[in-house]
Parts: sequence; structure tokens; C-alpha cells
Amino acid sequence: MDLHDKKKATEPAPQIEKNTHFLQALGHALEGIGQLLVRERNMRFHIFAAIVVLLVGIYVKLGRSDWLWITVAVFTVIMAEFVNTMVEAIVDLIVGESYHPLAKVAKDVASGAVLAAVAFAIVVGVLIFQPYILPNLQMLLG
Ligand SMILES: Nc1ncnc2c1ncn2[C@@H]1O[C@H](COP(=O)(O)OP(=O)(O)OP(=O)(O)O)[C@@H](O)[C@H]1O
Repeated sequence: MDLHDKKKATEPAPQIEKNTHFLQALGHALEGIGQLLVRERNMRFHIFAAIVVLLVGIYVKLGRSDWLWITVAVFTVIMAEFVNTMVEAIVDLIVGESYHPLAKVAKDVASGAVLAAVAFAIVVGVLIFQPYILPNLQMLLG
């Protein structure tokens, strides 16, 4: 038994059975979120953008309904990224390294969902921040 075999023998067997308790399920859900952060470089940009919006929103003292719309917009983008990552993983599992026109459709449509969600978030952001930005812009431009 070499070092590799010894390491394998001490590792727990990969789980394919159903989760047996809440903490186990929670652990796997958190692993899923971790996968999203690792696999999707765009996700890191979305988080950065959400932090900027949060700080600007606090600075201009947004109201409750504005925060509600921003929350909806941020979660719509995050949910679209979850779906995109799921589709990519399932497609790669099915077709592997080979090209398939339907794999292209699935992945392109999943990316399109993220783009649509980002467009929605931009519209929400413009509508909410426009009253704060426009007067300052006019002041700057004289
Ligand atoms: N197996 C495949 N068969 C056909 N087209 C593919 C396949 N894999 C990837 N593609 C094409 O390449 C594009 C990018 O692939 P992939 O989604 O894996 O990369 P990505 O950069 O992680 O995408 P995203 O930025 O949406 O996360 C897809 O949108 C699709 O057009």
C-alpha cells in the first residue's frame, strides 16, 4: 500500500445517499455557494457591485421600498448565476469535452439568463439612484 492508497483509505467515502440531518444538508448547501464563488469569476464582480450599491445606498439614505427593490435585483442576479453554474455543470457532466449544438444552446441560454438579470438590476439601480445622481451631475456641469 503506497502513500496514495493510504490517503484514500483514511478519506471518508463520497456521499451519494440522502442527507440524514439538517446540519449535513446545510453543509452541502454552503459547499454549493462556495462552488459558485470559485467557478464563476463574474460572481465576484456581482458581489463587488452589490457592496458598492450598499455603501452608496447608505450614504444617500435610501428608503425602505428602494432597499426592497435593490434586494430583489441583487438576489435575481445571484439566482441567475446559480442556475448558470448548475446548467454548466450538468452539461459538462453529460457531454464532457465534446462539442454538441444542444450543449451550446443550454449554456448560451443560461448565460442569457444572467445577462437579463443584470439588465434588470441596472434598470432598478438607474431608477433608484437617478434622483440623487442627476442634481449632483447638473451641479458639477454648472
Ligand atoms: N460542450 C459544448 N458544446 C458546445 N458549445 C459549448 C460547449 N461548452 C461550451 N460551449 C460554448 O462556449 C461558451 C462558454 O462556455 P462555458 O459556459 O463553459 O464558459 P464560461 O466562460 O464559464 O461561461 P459563463 O461566463 O457563462 O460562466 C458557451 O456559452 C457555449 O457557447
